[in-house]
Amino acid sequence: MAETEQELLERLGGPVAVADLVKELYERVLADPFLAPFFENISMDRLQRMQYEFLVAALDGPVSYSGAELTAVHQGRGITDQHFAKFCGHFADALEAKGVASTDVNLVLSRLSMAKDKVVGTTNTDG
Ligand code: HEM
Repeated sequence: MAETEQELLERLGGPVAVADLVKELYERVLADPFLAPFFENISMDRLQRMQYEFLVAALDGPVSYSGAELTAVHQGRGITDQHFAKFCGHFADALEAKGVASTDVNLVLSRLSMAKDKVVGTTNTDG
């Protein structure tokens, strides 16, 4: 299992490719009117650096995540299931645009889905 993850990160092109991917992801997110408002007045430099660390660490790579706890970062922002799904859709598109195989796209997305409960608010959705 750990070996499979290591191979996955390698297949993606290693940490350097992840940095590139993160850049591509947020270009897509910021170009999406449904998601862009969340990122107004946010330091995108820091966010992309932290997202890079988070992802490499989540893929069992040689980087430790030094950012804030994900629940604390996202709670109270009104992020819904739909926002999360759209964000993941952009992630999948960014991976595909880099030529990542669809089986690997799915593996990465299943890793990301583990963070869903921390990102999507439970107290301030529509109801
Ligand atoms: C699997 C999905 C996601 C992951 C892994 C993730 C991860 C992260 C990370 C690592 C940070 C940086 C924390 C830090 O600066 O210490 C961050 C910040 C942020 N995220 Fe997410 N995120 C996800 C989805 C989303 C979604 C769907 C939204 C909104 C639609 C969102 C909005 C934000 C915002 C606004 C910040 C900046 C907070 C600030 O600097 O004050 N995130 N996220």
